[in-house]
Amino acid sequence: MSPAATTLFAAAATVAAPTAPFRACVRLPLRGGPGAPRRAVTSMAVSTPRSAAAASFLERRESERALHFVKYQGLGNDFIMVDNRDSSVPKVTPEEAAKLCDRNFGIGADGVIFVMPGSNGADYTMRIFNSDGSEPEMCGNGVRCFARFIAELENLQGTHSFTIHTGAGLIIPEIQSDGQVKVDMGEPILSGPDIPTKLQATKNKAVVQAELDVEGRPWHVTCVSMGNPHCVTFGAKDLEQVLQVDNLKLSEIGPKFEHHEMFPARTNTEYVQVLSHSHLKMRVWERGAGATLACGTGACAVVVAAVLEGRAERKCVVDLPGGPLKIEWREDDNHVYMTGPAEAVFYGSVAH
Ligand SMILES: N[C@@H](CCC[C@H](N)C(=O)O)C(=O)O
Repeated sequence: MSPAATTLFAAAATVAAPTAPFRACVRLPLRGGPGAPRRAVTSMAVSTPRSAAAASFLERRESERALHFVKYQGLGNDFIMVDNRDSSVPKVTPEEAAKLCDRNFGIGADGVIFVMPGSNGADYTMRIFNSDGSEPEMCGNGVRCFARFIAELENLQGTHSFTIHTGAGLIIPEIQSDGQVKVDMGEPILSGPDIPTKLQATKNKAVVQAELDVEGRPWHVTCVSMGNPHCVTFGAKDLEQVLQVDNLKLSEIGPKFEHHEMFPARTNTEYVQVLSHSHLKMRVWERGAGATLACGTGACAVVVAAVLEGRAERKCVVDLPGGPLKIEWREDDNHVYMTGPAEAVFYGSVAH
């Protein structure tokens, strides 16, 4: 990206219906950072139907020296989706991704996701950078957005299933007739060193209700990897009542778990309240992204942890700040299945 080409722009913003995506028209520095000059939104028109915005994106994507993207969200966990099907090298660097994700000086997102050519026999490959530029192995909400983005790029209607190679292995999303995406998230990993955590196993080689000292306060945690590491807690050891997740000061406590010495690759942390045996409520502090409105791999890890701790059944609804996900940890194949929404919210271009 040349220094002269450091603005993000598109021609006009269009909105058709409350749920329809729009094309944003903004100019802002990509490389310049907080100190660089900013320019305001230049125009906005309301009326073009959603299909026109999508068609325009698809037509223009090869025509300019610009990086075209679609912003998608899954329960408010939002991603800049990049059509990277022509190359196995991501079109933006981790540093550029961090700038694009900045909510004040960039587009604003929890991560950047690249749709890449298939590898290891899969139809596609998914790579993702967190909003801090780090690269996780997997993203549950992201993979639902990925499936819907492929359907848009390939002009597919109705139900479809894809195989996707990720850092967590093969993931299989299926677009359902109602537009929701059901994802086979594979098997949870429970062995401490593989998660990874330095906490000792407590139950059948798994780290279940282990004690984690967080600045002098002992918490009970269960560790699960869904390809990426998760630390699930239903509360501190000294907590007399059920954890009230709405009362948590997430931005204070979250980073202490994320960077705890017991998690050599850092960790995502889920704070969970049991509403019933099949209904859980959680808040999440994500590795590399902080507090987000939802985390798909996190919701899967929460159900696995709740089952291991004897708190819930294998099929649960998990309420996240951005909405509910349906999660099932099946006994027959040991796979976790996640079902939830994903939608395009706007189209844009960044000079490249
Ligand atoms: N929001 C995602 C998880 C994204 C990756 C995570 N921050 C990590 O570093 O592991 C999800 O929906 O799973």
